[in-house]
Amino acid sequence: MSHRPAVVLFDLDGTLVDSAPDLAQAANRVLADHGRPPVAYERLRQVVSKGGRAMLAVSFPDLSDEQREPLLPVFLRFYGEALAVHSTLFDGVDALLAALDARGIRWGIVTNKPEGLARGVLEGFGWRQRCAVLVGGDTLPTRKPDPAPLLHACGQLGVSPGDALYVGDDLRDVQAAKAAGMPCVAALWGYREDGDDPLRWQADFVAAHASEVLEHLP
Ligand SMILES: O=C(O)COP(=O)(O)O
Ligand SMILES: [Mg+2]
Repeated sequence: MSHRPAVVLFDLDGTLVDSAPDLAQAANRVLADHGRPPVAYERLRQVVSKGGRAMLAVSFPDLSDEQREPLLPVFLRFYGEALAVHSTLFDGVDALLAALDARGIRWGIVTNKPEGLARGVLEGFGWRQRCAVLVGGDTLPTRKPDPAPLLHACGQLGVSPGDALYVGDDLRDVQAAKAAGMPCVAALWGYREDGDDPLRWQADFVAAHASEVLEHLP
């Protein structure tokens, strides 16, 4: 492969961490609070990378966006109380990060998850010393698909976007990378709904397994 990134930036949910079990539990706690039955885990899982609002839309389809908005802080609070309990790393992620560390390639996280919650997850996985930069959905005024969070991460690390690689599992990850002028990998192991087709997102590369990301490294 021709691209030789100096740093690798990762999306969090659906790319590094299979956080769906803990996020689905938080959504179902909000439902229980409203005397409603739980929503099927597989359905909630499909929209995890689309964010908390998407999970609430699936959970409360009869409410308007406006009516659902007050549920978001409740959902995030429940999630914050148990955010690295049932979450696991996707297959090959541990080895991928170890390979980056071994090669001296810095890596970081650019997620739409609020920064404080993302920090809790990364600390839960013991990455505090290893993760070179963390940009969350509320770190800046804008978030993915806006390129600003990726550009901010590059600024923190002192590299140009063209010398980084972004790995994400959602269309907005690819859109953000393209707008930032950063090569990107669409992670096929992440979350998606039936109509989503990552092969049509025009990512520079696609990877079916985390180990394939190594093919794009020196
Ligand atoms: O919380 C979200 O909006 C999804 O998080 P992600 O950007 O790490 O996939
Ligand atoms: Mg994601």
